[in-house]
Amino acid sequence: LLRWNEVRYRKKGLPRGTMGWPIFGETTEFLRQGPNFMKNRRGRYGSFFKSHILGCPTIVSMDPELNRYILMNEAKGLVPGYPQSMLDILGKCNIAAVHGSTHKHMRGALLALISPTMIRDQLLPKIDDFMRTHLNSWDNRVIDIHQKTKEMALLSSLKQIAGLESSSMAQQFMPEFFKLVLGTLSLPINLPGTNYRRGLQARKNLVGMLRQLIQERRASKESHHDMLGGLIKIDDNKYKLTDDEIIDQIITIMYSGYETVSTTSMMAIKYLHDHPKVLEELRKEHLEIRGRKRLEDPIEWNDLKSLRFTRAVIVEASRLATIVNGVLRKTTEDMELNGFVIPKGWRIYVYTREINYDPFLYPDPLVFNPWRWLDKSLESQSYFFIFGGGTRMCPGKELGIAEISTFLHYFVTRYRWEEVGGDKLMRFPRVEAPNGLHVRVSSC
Ligand code: HEM
Repeated sequence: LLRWNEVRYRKKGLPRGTMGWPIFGETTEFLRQGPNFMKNRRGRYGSFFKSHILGCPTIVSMDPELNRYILMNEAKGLVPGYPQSMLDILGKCNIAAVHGSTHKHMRGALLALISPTMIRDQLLPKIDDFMRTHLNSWDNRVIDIHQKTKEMALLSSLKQIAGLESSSMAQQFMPEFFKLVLGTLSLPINLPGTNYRRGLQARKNLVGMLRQLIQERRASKESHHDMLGGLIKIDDNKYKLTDDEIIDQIITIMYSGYETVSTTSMMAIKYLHDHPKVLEELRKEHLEIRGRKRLEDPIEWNDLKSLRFTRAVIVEASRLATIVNGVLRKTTEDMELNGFVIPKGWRIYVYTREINYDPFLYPDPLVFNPWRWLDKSLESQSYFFIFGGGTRMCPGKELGIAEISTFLHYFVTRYRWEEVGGDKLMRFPRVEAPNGLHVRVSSC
């Protein structure tokens, strides 16, 4: 079977590599060995090789220059190639499912909602208000930071989207959203009891709730200063969207910021716990801001801009933990890439993990050292892929950093914490704490 599978995919012009078993390919080895799978293959075949993972024939690219080229050249037929389950559950107007002018339109509509001006005037006050309440009454308790940061990411975006964070709708929303997330990472087999079926059902329920909310908003004629208000107030907006597009846009915002923001926040807390000197420096930055304010004064735009060390802590946590291992693309036609011919419809895994540990870019790459980011130019170097690159570069980068910074502000100025211990962290294929990350919290 192994040999038959190799012959089946033996086409002139393809890069070297192995295809594993029919249907399953090399997925099991990939998931079990994690980053070592990639390193072993690179040792054998170079940094551009073929494999069959996650249900598709795939080219893995570990070459930074080539990765940059792929990200910058969507127009040449290198479009997002996310799994079918994700596309089905996130909707056909989801930003990852659209290309060309439709992508430009959806992205424009999104950027109008989360621009720096919007963060300053509308979103930051909501984020601040939310974080204060979310972090209330943690004193003298054992808290599961993994759980809390997940709730934080979702509820904070529900507040920004439609002021829903403490409504009964949020309580109905949350379990459905968690089922949707699980469904997007499942095999697309629509049978009772599968995560895929549950995810589709959860999408249907969420769409129903959002549709009702949009109808109520339209009927009330009241104007709302939140993301949904911005999406509905379209007559004077060049990025006019249909109701279906508005719904998929909202699901996109919640989904894209959920795992990224929650996991980065959790890992920041973990690294701060393990590195007291870094924590001291970070706390100093936040206490300086608090010192100038009354207790009830919110974090404002200028405060956020002054949090240089906090930003460095967040980026360093994303780098060292590698929150995003890479991004997926697929070819829309047979194409030549790096001297090879990649057949139409193959996936390209733009694997960006290794560049995070490059000793030339990051001396002592395995050390948690936020100070390295204080030289701003490191964030604009050509191989900074933590937030993607090219036309799909993360539009939520500054919003995500604003959320995590505000969360850290209230956490480090109000509390001290120590790990209860024994919790395991998984680093691959996703960063997570399977049994939670428990800390004992006491007030400062
Ligand atoms: C701090 C945490 C975050 C990280 C590490 C992160 C990372 C990324 C990465 C690597 C991509 C590129 C995906 C690709 O090329 O296929 C991306 C895209 C995207 N991100 Fe983020 N992200 C973060 C926060 C957010 C937030 C808070 C939002 C909320 C609006 C968001 C919305 C998006 C969207 C909509 C895209 C797709 C853009 C497009 O296809 O044009 N992200 N993000």
